[in-house]
Amino acid sequence: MAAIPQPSQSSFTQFSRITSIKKLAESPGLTSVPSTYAFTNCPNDQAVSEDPEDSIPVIDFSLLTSGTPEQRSQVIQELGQACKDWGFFKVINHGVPESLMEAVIEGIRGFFDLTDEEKKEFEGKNLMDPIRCGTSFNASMEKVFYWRDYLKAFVHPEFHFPNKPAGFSEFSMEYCKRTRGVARELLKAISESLGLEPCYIEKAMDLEKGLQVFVGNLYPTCPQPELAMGMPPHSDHGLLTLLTQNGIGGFQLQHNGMWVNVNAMHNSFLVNIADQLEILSNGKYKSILHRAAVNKKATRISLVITNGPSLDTIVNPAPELVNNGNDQPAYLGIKYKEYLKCLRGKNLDGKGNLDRVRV
Ligand SMILES: O=C(O)CCC(=O)C(=O)O
Ligand SMILES: [Fe+2]
Repeated sequence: MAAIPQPSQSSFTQFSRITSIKKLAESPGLTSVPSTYAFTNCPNDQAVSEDPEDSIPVIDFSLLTSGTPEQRSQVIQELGQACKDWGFFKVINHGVPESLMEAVIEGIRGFFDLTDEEKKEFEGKNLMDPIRCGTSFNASMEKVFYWRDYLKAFVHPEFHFPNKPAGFSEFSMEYCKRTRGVARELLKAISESLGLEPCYIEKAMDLEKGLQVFVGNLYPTCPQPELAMGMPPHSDHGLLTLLTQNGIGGFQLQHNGMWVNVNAMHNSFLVNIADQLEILSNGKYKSILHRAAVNKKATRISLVITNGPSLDTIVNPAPELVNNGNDQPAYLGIKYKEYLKCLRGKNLDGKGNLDRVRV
């Protein structure tokens, strides 16, 4: 059989607009990454901490909802500590059925297996289009691409979702509803951990109409994982992000200046503080930098749910957290919709978007 030529940078970029890394990764005999995917100072080279992963805080969700008052206040205290020290924690006993998580992950796999023709319908053009799929992060802007395909859908306050493959939308709708419940309960406990009323965040952020975004990420196997990146270091834009994955590691978070590998425990959520919660807490809790590494052995799928304020909410530091109104707030108020618009047409860039509203 004739060898199939590997796409070089020139042939690859000349070919057409890049629509999927999956297709490239599946090219027979691919042994190196095209230069358009190779980072010269690849962040994956940076030291990854030997910190035992088991030092990451674990929150038992069931004790928040059905523990004794003492157990609940103990967990709220642990949660506050986790938010301060890590900006990140694992949530166990959350009540979302594992079979539902798995069905959604398989739905994501099935979505990326659709033909280009079928996926085209869901491409979307603008950041605020309720359904978008594509590759890298902002492929029209980037010089070097990320080894990632994605599907994004706005699932609350209105549910938008691709109608293929069969069953994907139904499972996802249920999953989004369940995870919204978990996020709300965690945000109540986080309010309390900040010394605020339990419903403070819920009310101030208008969670009844809160924007929830579903993100399915696919990271195919990569012949040179040391050169490519799944997703660069970034923080998330909402209040709280819930992530789960298909049993394949790759999520890394920054802690004390070092990158820490996080392999999800069975049937748990990886939860991180996002930018709007940093603003609201006046920097008491910080959004964390995280990234996705790729690997040679197995395709990784992550299922990411971002939970944010309603689009029209102006997010301000809670006056109670600005030294009872005596100090200057550390962040300017900004409408969530505007915050998201600032991300438009940008590369993912650490916490650059948040820096714009820092006083
Ligand atoms: O796939 C991952 O591990 C990270 C994904 C992520 O950070 C995101 O989609 O915002
Ligand atoms: Fe993220």
